[in-house]
Amino acid sequence: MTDNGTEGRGEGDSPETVTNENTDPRSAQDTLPHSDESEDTTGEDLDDDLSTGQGEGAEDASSSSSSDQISIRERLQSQGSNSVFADKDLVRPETIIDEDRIVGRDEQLERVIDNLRPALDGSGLPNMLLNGPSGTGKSLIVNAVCKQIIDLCESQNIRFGVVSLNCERPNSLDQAVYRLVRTVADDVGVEPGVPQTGVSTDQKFERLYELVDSYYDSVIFILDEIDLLVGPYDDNAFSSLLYQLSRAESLGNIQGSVSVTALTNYTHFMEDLNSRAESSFNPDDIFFDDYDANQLRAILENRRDAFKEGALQGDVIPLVAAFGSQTHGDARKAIDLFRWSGEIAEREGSDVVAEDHVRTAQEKYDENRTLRHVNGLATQKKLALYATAAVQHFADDPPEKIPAGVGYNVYQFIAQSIDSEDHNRETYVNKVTEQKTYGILDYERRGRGRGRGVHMFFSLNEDPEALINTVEADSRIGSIEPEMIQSVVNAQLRKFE
Ligand SMILES: Nc1ncnc2c1ncn2[C@@H]1O[C@H](COP(=O)(O)OP(=O)(O)OP(=O)(O)O)[C@@H](O)[C@H]1O
Repeated sequence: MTDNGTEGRGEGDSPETVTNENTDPRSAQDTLPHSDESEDTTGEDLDDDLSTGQGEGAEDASSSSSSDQISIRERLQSQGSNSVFADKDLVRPETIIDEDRIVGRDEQLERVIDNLRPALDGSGLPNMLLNGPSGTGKSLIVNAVCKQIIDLCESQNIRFGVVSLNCERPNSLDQAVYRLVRTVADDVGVEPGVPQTGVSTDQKFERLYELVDSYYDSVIFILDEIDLLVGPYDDNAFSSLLYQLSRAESLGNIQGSVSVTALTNYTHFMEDLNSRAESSFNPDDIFFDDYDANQLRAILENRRDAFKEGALQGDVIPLVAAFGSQTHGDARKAIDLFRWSGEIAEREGSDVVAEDHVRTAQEKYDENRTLRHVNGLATQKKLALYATAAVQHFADDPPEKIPAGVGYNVYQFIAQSIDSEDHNRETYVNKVTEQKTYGILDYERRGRGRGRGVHMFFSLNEDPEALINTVEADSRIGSIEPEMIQSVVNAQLRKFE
């Protein structure tokens, strides 16, 4: 039924397993048909803690410790027999579903098919940018097409390589290239041939090209969450990676055809590319828009058989779809909620999933949403959001709405204090306004009276203190004295008045 050949990421966490770590609920797959990573964090479900055997008596996990205590074995067995699930993999976002379960997306599917068809006759492959909010099917569509191309190529003795990288993981260009080397090496069953440290990034690129050239006739690099590839001293590591990979074919570093396909949620991504990358990357831009409640409903209906027959009460799917469409029509969220609802039902010993289980799952999701989202942001976005929240948090007289100009000056001060590159005002504003998609804030432009121009203002939908604490816990910003930030905020607000 399903090809669950990919690893997971943090997104599969059940609501109770979310911690103050980077558990941004986004998904991707590494190389098809297998993965290259070992740090698998997915699949932690609500019932996992029942089987860990922690605490007293854990060492004697296979037998009953006393007559009135239910053994771990019995609990495991009873959990299985009570399960509301028939095929739980179908409601894990990382599972690559069969194409007959894909709902809509005909236009995007067509474009990706047209672009990758040349792999079948060895002609040139274009670069692509798959752009759209989280959970709108970008990974699903490109991987579904690649899966078919791999099969077709195999039958014609053509070697088509699918080399995927989730750019959220590596912390530098160097690490990203090393991971690509490792992914190809694993796929073709050879040693990476370069050490992780001690050699230059150029040497790693050379090894990557050598492997690709030796083992593939054509290749697609799928770079998921491309905008998150930033290094500690290089906010533009994503540009460097796109620049190098997209030139590899024309420079003759790779003889076969190459498609560099980048996936991002960030609508202004191309504006952040440096000019070198912009001129060499040049992708076919394919947009993935939000799902509405009806589409989410259809997506869930197509996975109804994840549950045992009769285990879903009538209102469950419409309610999960309605919750899923509340933010921005994220299919991953809807699928997570669907699974969590089932897990909550199981926990309560119920053999049917009811509306109440869905509501409990949604409450737990909301509790952790902001934390997960902010933790998963790239450093520069965190910085921009932090500076904006700081205006409200540190002001002696907090403004109802945060003037973008004030936020930008605070942003510059913070970036310089921690030796981070500071971007221009437009980029700061873009990074902050993007957070509207995730419900973190709203913005508006309004005049300040005659002759005083039109200004952009932000209003936070989240507690500024919670945002500040989350970013501080996860970055160098925490090292700046709060009094310093406070005095900059108040001085800038006075200047604005
Ligand atoms: N049109 C669809 N039909 C069926 N399932 C879908 C559809 N779109 C998305 N899904 C499911 O939703 C989940 C998230 O999709 P996917 O990983 O492709 O999103 P994405 O746009 O790549 O998100 P992100 O940008 O966060 O990585 C997956 O489990 C996928 O199978």
